Amino acid sequence: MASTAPTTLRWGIVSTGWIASVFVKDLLVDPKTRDVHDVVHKVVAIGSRSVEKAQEFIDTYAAGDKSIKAYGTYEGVYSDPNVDAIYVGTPHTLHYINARDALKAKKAVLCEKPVTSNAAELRSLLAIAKENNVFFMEALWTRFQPLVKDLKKIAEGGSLGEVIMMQADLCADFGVEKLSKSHRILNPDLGGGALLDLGPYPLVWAIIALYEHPSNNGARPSVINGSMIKTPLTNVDSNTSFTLSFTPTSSSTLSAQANLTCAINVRGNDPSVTIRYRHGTIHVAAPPYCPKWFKVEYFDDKGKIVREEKRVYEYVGGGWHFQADEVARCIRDGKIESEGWGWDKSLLEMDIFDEVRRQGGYVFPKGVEQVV
Ligand SMILES: NC(=O)C1=CN([C@@H]2O[C@H](COP(=O)(O)OP(=O)(O)OC[C@H]3O[C@@H](n4cnc5c(N)ncnc54)[C@H](OP(=O)(O)O)[C@@H]3O)[C@@H](O)[C@H]2O)C=CC1
Ligand SMILES: O=C1OC[C@@H](O)[C@H](O)[C@H]1O
Repeated sequence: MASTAPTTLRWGIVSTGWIASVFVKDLLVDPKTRDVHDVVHKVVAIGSRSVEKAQEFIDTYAAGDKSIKAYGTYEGVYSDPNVDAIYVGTPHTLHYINARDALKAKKAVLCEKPVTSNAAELRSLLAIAKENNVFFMEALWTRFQPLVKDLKKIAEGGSLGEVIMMQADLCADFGVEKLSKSHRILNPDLGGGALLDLGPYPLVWAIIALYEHPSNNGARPSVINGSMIKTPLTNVDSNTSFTLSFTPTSSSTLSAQANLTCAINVRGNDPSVTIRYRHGTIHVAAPPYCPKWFKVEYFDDKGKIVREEKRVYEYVGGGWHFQADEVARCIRDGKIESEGWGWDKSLLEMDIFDEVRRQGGYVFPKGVEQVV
């Protein structure tokens, strides 16, 4: 039987920090190890503000592969004719400018979370992607973990009844007392604080469990309540809690609430996500960005657990490659938007973050937001 050759996606990487390093390591993992046979990835260019750093990155993470080009500017990557897709791994508040410039060069873009500093910047980027007919996606990698597909099948299959409440938490102890104030987690010029860095993960679970639930029919939450505590170090949020209430509309029957928390100065919970249905509960392991197991408890009429099921997941690599496979398939199929993490979800995220920052009094320093 004739086999079809896999589609190769050629990546250009913008920045050489921590996330760029783990993403590239994952791109270099053989997709067959995760039972992917239709797409493969090739790293062809690394862009940094320093060409020496770009070369050092290639030497360290790609075994000095001579076929990878090192650029001392990000523009070099945008204009490289061998690059199909650009991965933006700079700090939050630079995402807009980097993604905008890549899209204007007609390159597909996978942009780190949070996709932009605010919703206005994102709306501008989406208009540019549309105008240039190029693919754009926020790197919300969790949504593409194999666990999510299975969890959704159970959650939406009906055996657990309606979804009522959920909690999701991502706390991480960055040791802020000892951290430099210029570090991206504390620096307001780089969008520091818990909400923008950690908030996407509790939120992605609310989007998976509630927003995407068939009974919600794509409705947005009717009420968003947010509360922030700021660190006196730099006045960015150290702890943030936000609640989303989904209430029935003319086209949706969902009546459910998500309680979401994040903090930069305390360690997280395990399990980190609890989704509560009329007839059972789903618990998702920590960390919520790449959980390796989930557990389902089924209740009888009195709330007693009558059955439990646990599913465990293992794969080679860090888990960032699943989103890369999605990008490759979308581009191969001529799409400019992913169905799994579409533009509507990034827009909902940024609208919620704008509102939580408004309620919490988190204002970016002047000049940080490129579009207001
Ligand atoms: N999906 C995930 O699991 C994760 C996502 N992230 C996201 O990735 C982004 C980057 O985080 P992370 O890799 O931890 O950050 P790092 O500080 O480790 O790296 C950021 C890189 O961006 C480049 N850069 C360009 N301008 C600046 C600037 N003014 N200040 C600092 N760096 C700059 C630098 O590369 P160069 O000098 O080569 O140009 C730097 O190495 C964030 O938006 C974060 O939310 C982070 C961690 C995990
Ligand atoms: O995306 C992320 O996931 C893990 C966190 O520790 C990190 O700060 C964040 O950017």
